[in-house]
Amino acid sequence: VSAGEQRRWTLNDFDIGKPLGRGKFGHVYLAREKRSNHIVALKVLFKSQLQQSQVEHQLRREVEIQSHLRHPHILRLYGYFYDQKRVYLILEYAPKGELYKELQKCKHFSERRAATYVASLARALIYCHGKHVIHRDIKPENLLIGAQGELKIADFGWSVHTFNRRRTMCGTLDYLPPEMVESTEHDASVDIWSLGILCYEFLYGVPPFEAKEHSDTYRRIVQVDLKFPPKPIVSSVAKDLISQMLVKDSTQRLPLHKLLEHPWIVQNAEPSG
Ligand SMILES: O=C(O)Cn1ncc2ncnc(NCCc3cnc(NC(=O)Nc4cccc(Cl)c4)s3)c21
Repeated sequence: VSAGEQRRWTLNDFDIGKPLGRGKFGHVYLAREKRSNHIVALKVLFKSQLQQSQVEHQLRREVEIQSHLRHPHILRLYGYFYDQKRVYLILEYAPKGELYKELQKCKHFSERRAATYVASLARALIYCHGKHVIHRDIKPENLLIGAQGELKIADFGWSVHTFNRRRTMCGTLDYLPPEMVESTEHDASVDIWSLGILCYEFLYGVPPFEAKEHSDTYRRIVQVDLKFPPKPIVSSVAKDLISQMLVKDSTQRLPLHKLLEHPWIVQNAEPSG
């Protein structure tokens, strides 16, 4: 399924296997491209639902953006095709599935595992930002695990090439930085904020500004009401990194290349990342 084959795919090119998961817009199946025997994940989206939610432009932007991204920690989108009723995304298969299920299972990750994940995500985001792509939706649900246990950022459905795009609020608010909650201008530093939220959730098992009501979560985000619970025990160097990322003023957040030199990352992340 090499990128070179910008050919017209059809469903007949694939043997469809077991369902891998179901999302809001459709299901994901294991599939094998018949000619190459290449294993892929096939996401099936219903045109009716895409139209209903007015996200067709987002999907087109995702396909366009993803066609230029090649990175070991970014899930490949090889191509797409459609029929009367559905759009199909041909995706790299991540054999170890969804990270959030892993996080639910082990409650929270060790500092070494969390730092390894954060370092690989930082490298993937440095790559994206270098191409003027901001992901804008970094959260456990959009992270998959490859065959060697490595992290893959998936679902660029919310990513953009340029900055200050409007977006409707959907899904969890926990990961939105203040400037997006207050819907002012925003730039690549939104991904630094979300990576800080993610780092906190890897270590504590819950995002830092979680609250029962949306209004409370909003308030805690814009006030950066950051608290570190006594349990589980987390090193102060880890808390230092999180505190340097969850900064209201987006220009003052720790730049991603500085994150890779932070003592917590240097002391805990696996070199391979
Ligand atoms: O995650 C699972 O449920 C199960 N799973 N398990 C293993 C595995 N291996 C690969 N992929 C999986 N899932 C698909 C991940 C995606 C990647 N890219 C996407 N893009 C997208 O959905 N775009 C999109 C949709 C609807 C509207 C718009 Cl605007 C944009 S989804 C896998």
